[in-house]
Amino acid sequence: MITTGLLGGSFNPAHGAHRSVSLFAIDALALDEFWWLVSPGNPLKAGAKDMAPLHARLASARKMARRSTIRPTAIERQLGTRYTYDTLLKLVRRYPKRQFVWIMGADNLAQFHRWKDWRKIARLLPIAVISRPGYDDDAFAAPAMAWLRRFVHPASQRGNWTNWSTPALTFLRYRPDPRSATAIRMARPHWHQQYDDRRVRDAVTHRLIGPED
Ligand SMILES: Nc1ncnc2c1ncn2[C@@H]1O[C@H](COP(=O)(O)OP(=O)(O)OP(=O)(O)O)[C@@H](O)[C@H]1O
Ligand SMILES: O=C(O)c1ccc[n+]([C@@H]2O[C@H](COP(=O)([O-])O)[C@@H](O)[C@H]2O)c1
Repeated sequence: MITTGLLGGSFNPAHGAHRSVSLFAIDALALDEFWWLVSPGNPLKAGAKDMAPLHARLASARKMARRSTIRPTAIERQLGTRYTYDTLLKLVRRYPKRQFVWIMGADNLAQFHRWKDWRKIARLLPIAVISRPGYDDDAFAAPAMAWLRRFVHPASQRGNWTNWSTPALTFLRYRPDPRSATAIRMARPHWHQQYDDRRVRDAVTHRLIGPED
């Protein structure tokens, strides 16, 4: 089995914390691969005016992942999915030789109960939640935790995650990293203009290909 971490996100734009939490998760869970799923559109952010086009967000992810083993993808565009459960179901079926783990920051756990089929997501694959400054208390008290709490594995057992039966959830403590895409957009609202060149757009669009086995 190829152990593969999945980090879904808007990446609007990708930033250093995406990279550092990913490298941390690769190490903490001894992952063979790590894919970023750059979302065509987070269902809970539909209509967000400051959402840059997918090609710009994917280009920023490629830049941020340079010289690392992280593989930025627009696999949801390929699969025609938008909801995470639909994506994960297709990935699990399409890649039977892979063992996936869903990675998310504590802010996502706080909202997890609003995701479509979130219990089914937890039944499909293990979940690792990475601490994020300002969100850890909310995550522990998250509505979804009322159900997920009984499936929590202590971080000390994380080396054994491939043997966990699902649902399974673990918390990965990480040095607080305050970086966020919101802060970047506030400082540089036009960050995506650097990717507006037609050649860049076409190059990225033509490479909207997910990892292949
Ligand atoms: N500083 C961070 N610490 C821990 N996890 C993070 C951090 N930044 C992003 N993540 C996680 O990375 C994934 C993708 O995040 P996303 O693309 O939404 O970035 P963001 O900085 O949270 O964006 P925004 O500020 O626009 O909400 C999510 O699971 C998120 O929790
Ligand atoms: O499936 C859902 O209902 C759902 C609702 C909200 C967010 N998500 C996913 O959560 C991931 C993080 O999104 P974001 O915008 O916070 O970076 C990304 O992969 C989204 O597609 C998924």
